[in-house]
Amino acid sequence: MVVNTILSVMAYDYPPEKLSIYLSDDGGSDLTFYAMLEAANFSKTWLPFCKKFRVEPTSPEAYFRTASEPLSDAVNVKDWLSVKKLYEETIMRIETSIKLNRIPNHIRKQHKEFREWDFVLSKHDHQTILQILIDGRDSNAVDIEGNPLPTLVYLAREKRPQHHHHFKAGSMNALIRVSSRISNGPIILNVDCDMYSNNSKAIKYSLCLFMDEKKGDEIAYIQFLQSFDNLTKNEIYASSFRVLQQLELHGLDAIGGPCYNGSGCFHRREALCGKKYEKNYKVDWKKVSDTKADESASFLEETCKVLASCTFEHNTTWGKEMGLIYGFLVEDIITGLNIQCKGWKSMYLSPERDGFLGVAPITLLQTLVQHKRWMDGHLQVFLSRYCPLLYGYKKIPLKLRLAYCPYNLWAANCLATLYIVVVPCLCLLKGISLFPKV
Ligand SMILES: O=c1ccn([C@@H]2O[C@H](COP(=O)(O)OP(=O)(O)O[C@H]3O[C@H](CO)[C@@H](O)[C@H](O)[C@H]3O)[C@@H](O)[C@H]2O)c(=O)[nH]1
Ligand SMILES: [Mn+2]
Repeated sequence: MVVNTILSVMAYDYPPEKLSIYLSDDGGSDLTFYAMLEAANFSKTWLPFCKKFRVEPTSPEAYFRTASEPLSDAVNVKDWLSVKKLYEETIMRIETSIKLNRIPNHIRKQHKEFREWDFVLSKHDHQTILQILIDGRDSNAVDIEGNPLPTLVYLAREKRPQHHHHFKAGSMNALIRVSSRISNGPIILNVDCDMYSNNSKAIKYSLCLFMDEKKGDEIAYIQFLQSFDNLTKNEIYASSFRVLQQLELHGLDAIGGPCYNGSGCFHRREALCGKKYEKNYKVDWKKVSDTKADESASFLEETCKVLASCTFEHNTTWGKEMGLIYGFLVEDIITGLNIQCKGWKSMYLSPERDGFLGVAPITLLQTLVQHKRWMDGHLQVFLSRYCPLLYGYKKIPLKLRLAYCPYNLWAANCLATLYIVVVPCLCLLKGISLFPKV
């Protein structure tokens, strides 16, 4: 799955030398690292292929699942089939090593990076592992047609049992710091590992808004609609949140901006790192675009490790004022709210072709677990000092503060539901009329 997430974002319709892709492996597994090596290798064929055949979606799994071979000329068909075969072989090798729970010996010998795992005690107890798999600045890092490749970085942040890791928020914050040293792109796209890019124009669409001469500088993040590609026909658990996605978020967009939903979201690095919006703030895009480090990849690997260590955040405002906020089950919602309260606007984007597709819960158990987590998280926000009604006072419009509340009070809705389920039934049994007589 993660291989497809990575390949789909590597193949964006955007100059590859300006893209850097970072994978956070919170499982700290050498198998994931091996899968990344395979992905890096396959990308050399996949990227030119995407360009040539105008592939959409750029996740190979999703593409080959739905597309049929081109009928045009024989050379194209041969080309197409050989890439498909190469993809299948790549996946087969990864799946075999997952099944055997072992990296093939010759690969292990070929890549000294695997020695890092000799020091890994368990997935909850290991040092930082940071590897630059493709260094986009290196003139040898090219695809089979000689075009540059995007930078690709693998990170497993340090984990120790005595230090809290703060789940996804902690892993994102480590990525933000490491990427600030290596590529320092002014815009950060965050995609969950169970999603892939479904629209190769998404970067261009969002840059268009960020660079808007009148309103662009106010925008902190651009949230894309989240869609799912595993929905069942009748969708009995309403996993796609159609009303929220197609109606309510557009409404929020009109009154200050949608909440941050955790995935498929483009952030302005400065805003995500805690900067307050100042009136007349202007970005000089020419200046920010070229800030890559000029040290060697191995030097960067060594010096950036400390940024992903357990103790780096001690006595800093990471998780409080900087980066994603800790301590909440819905770190995304609270982070988005906090950014809006610092004066920034956000935007919601739902292009005709969905920007991202992911995996939604489809069984009753999965749905219950996820809904409970979200409800818990939202209620936790409402009862905390971040309650939008109070925290947003004088910071965001009243309309927006009120609009957050129905989500925050999702759990409390159970009382109304219980009432509707119980009271009318009792009334009917007792012969009491449900409506006043006219
Ligand atoms: O300790 C952790 C736990 C999760 N993740 C990553 O977080 C992402 C989301 O996790 P997932 O298990 O897919 O959670 P969902 O319930 O599907 O997540 C939804 O709800 C979360 C909380 O609101 C948001 O952060 C997500 O973006 C949103 O998709 C995945 O990429 C994980 O790899 C970590 O990196 N470290
Ligand atoms: Mn998910």
